[in-house]
Amino acid sequence: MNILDGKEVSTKIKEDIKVETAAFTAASGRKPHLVAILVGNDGGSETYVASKMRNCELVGFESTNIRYDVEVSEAELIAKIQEINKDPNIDGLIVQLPLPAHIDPDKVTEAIDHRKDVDGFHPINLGRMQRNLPCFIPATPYGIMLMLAHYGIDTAGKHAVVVGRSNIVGSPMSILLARNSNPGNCTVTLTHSKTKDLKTEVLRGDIIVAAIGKKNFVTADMVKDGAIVIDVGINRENSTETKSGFKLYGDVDFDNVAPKASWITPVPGGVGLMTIVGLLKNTLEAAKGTIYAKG
Ligand SMILES: Nc1nc2c(c(=O)[nH]1)N[C@@H](CN(C=O)c1ccc(C(=O)N[C@@H](CCC(=O)O)C(=O)O)cc1)CN2
Repeated sequence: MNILDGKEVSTKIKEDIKVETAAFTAASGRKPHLVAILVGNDGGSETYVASKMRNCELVGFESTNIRYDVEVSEAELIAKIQEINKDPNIDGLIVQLPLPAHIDPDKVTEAIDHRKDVDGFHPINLGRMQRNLPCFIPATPYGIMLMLAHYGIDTAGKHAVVVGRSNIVGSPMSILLARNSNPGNCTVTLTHSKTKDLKTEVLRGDIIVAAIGKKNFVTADMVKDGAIVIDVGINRENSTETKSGFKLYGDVDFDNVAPKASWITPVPGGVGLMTIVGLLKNTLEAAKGTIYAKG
């Protein structure tokens, strides 16, 4: 069994981003600028946004975190997004998910100018991704593809089984793995809560992407020998064992699945760290105007 090490790969790619950013800043006289909007005080979201801000600084970006109380109205949030859309000094804009129940995430996503949508969630970016056109790719699937490329994993012709059909991971992941690209060229099965006999489907996977949001959901009896296992889960549970007061679990029962896998991502230290890399790469592209021309 080999580990797909998110720490090692993300560190290496961030070094490359840092060098590219320095060249961009020297040539343009400005830093790429990311704005992250955070609504409420969900513990996980606070951690992820703080990490995004920290990593922006690390690679030489400017970053701004705009915070709203959990009670903020959808209209106020969208008005802020429209203001940022018009600001030429801001290259990328993300709204951290999940949002409180009274705010429609689809309306918020569609309010973001697709040219600043460095999360890659806007329907224009998703549609362009499906057609293999230049676009911002959702950060987590982008990070996973970068990780597969880093380790030179040959995915062509393999059967990939994606567990979970979310807009931000499962659905885009299934498109990227099926695309005529490298990594890609997989035969893909996209499974979800209504899939019949899920275990039989997952057992067919040469590649398994678990993005269902349930602790230890994928067990050893669902995984064939030699499978490549990508765990997108970040399930937090309170714990007295750790200094932080919580413990993270993936969607895969790592201890029992790892001995059967050829490659596997750990949690923490796997896909989560690559999500940040996907976001940084999109933000740099937004600043350079290589996907959508500036102006
Ligand atoms: N607007 C967005 N919201 C959300 C996204 C997203 O891509 N855009 N994805 C997830 C959360 N997420 C990014 O925002 C994210 C998750 C995990 C990590 C990460 O670094 N995980 C570390 C552990 C960190 C910890 O201690 O908790 C790891 O796995 O090693 C980064 C980003 C939902 N919302």
